[in-house]
Amino acid sequence: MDADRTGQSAPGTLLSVRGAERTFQVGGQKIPVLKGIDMELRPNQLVMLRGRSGSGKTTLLNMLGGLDVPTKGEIVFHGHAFHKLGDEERTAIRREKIGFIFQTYALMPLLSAWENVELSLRMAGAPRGEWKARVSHCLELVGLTKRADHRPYELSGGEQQRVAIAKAIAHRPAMLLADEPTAELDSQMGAQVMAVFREIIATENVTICMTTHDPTILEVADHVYEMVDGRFKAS
Ligand SMILES: Nc1ncnc2c1ncn2[C@@H]1O[C@H](COP(=O)(O)OP(=O)(O)OP(=O)(O)O)[C@@H](O)[C@H]1O
Repeated sequence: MDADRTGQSAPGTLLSVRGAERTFQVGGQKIPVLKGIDMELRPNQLVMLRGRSGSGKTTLLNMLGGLDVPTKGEIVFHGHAFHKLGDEERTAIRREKIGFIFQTYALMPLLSAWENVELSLRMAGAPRGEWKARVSHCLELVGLTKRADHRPYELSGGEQQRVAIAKAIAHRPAMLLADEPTAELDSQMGAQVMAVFREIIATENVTICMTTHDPTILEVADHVYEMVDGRFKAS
C-alpha cells in the first residue's frame, strides 16, 4: 500500500476521526448531517454514541466501518486512511478487521446457531481446519454452547443477539460496531448483551463502538460521546 493511502495516528489509537463532515445531496439540496466530528477509539475499549433520533449516530457508525466516506475530514483505522480509499479496498479491510452487529440480529433463518457462526468464518476465508474450534469458542463466549443446534426462531431475542455477536467476532476483528444492539431487548437481556461485550473486550482484544438510546447502559461504557445535531457535545 503506498504512503498516500496509509494514515498516521497516535500510538495506541485504533481509529481516529478528524474534522469529519458528511453532507447528503437530496434533489438539489445539500443536507449537512455530520458537521465536524473528532473522536478516537483505543484498543480494548467500550465506547458509546448516544443522541436523539436523527442526530447522526448511524451515519457516523457507517463511516467508522468504512461503509461510507466523509465529505470532508479524515478517518484512519488501523493505519488505513478510509477517506482516501475506494469501495473495494475498504471492503477488503472491513472483511478482515471489522465486525458488525445490528438491532435486528441479521441471522440466516434456516441455519443453526453453529452454522450461522461458521458461515462467517467461511465468508472471511478462514482455513476450514480452524472452524470447529473457533465456532465452539465463540458460542461458549456468548454462553450458548447448549443452543448450538437451535435455529434463530427457536431462540429468544437476547439469545439471537448473542449468536449475532458470536458471528461478528468469529473472524477476530479488531473493532466491532453495533447499531442499537439492545434496542429490541428487555432490560435483563440487554444487560446480558452488555456483559458479553465486556467479556469479549477482556478476552478477544477487540474495541466495541455502539450507538444507544438507553441511558441505563451508559454506565458500563469506557467513554460516551453525546451527539447533538451532527456534532459532539462537550463532555
Ligand atoms: N443517505 C441519506 N440521504 C439523505 N439523508 C440521510 C441519509 N442518511 C441519513 N440521512 C439523514 O441524516 C440524519 C441522521 O440520520 P442517522 O440515521 O445517522 O441518525 P441516528 O442518530 O442514527 O438516528 P436513529 O437513532 O433514529 O437511528 C437524518 O435526518 C437522516 O434523514
